[in-house]
Amino acid sequence: MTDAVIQIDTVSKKYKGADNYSIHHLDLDIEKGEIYGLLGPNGAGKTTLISMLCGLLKPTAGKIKINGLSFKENAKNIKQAIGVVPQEYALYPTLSAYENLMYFGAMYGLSGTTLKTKVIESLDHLGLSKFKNKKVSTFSGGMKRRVNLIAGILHKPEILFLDEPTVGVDVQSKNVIIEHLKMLNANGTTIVYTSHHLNEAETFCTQVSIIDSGTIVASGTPKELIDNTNDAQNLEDVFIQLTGEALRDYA
Ligand SMILES: Nc1ncnc2c1ncn2[C@@H]1O[C@H](COP(=O)(O)OP(=O)(O)OP(=O)(O)O)[C@@H](O)[C@H]1O
Repeated sequence: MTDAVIQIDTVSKKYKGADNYSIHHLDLDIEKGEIYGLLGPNGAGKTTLISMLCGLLKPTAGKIKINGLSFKENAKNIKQAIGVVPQEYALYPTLSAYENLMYFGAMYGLSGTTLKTKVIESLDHLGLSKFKNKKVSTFSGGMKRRVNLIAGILHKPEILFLDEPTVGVDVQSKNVIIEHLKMLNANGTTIVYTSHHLNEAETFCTQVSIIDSGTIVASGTPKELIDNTNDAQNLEDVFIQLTGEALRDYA
């Protein structure tokens, strides 16, 4: 009996008109309570995979189950159980941080005092109270990333998917985001995230998979991967040995 809250069974994705598969025959189970890192070079398929896990993209073949349910039959139940923090900002630039979050909270079915309290508390936890009535268009990248994160977690999801939540932010914002995610995880949220920050993933993740050309090339705890790779001192050494030095430009 598996304790997996996410089951990925021989999943493939080929975009319309594309010559190659972006994800190919990928199998993976993610257990409840993990902080799971999906790591890989540019174009490896991380965004494609995480987009399928949160129901934004349909697999070309294979099955995905979240809490034992499939999107085809139980999209509504799954959507209530998951939170999604996309790479692109989902925010309305001309609305304030507070207005944006009231809107996103309402979309998740929250309302009244519960919603207001949650929004105000979250802005406070992520260091944004002072700016709550300012338009998001005036925010720095790090501030936008923090609002983007709050938008995905207001409804207290059991499982949280984040696509590069710390990309393009300074170390201060990064620390606030990572500490907040650790707190959510300590309170029971399973986290799945993609990142290019291997140092960050090494200390943050309980499990990682390294993905290249649409398939998993290694999985385990960061320590297992480092211990099992010759001469590797850290996850970056493992990553380079498994994925090589070649540039991964694509268009
Ligand atoms: N909408 C699309 N249509 C066609 N091909 C796509 C589309 N989106 C992504 N791809 C292709 O799928 C492959 C995987 O892309 P994906 O964005 O999932 O990789 P990634 O690992 O997230 O990369 P990055 O680290 O650069 O964000 C790439 O070859 C990319 O060109």
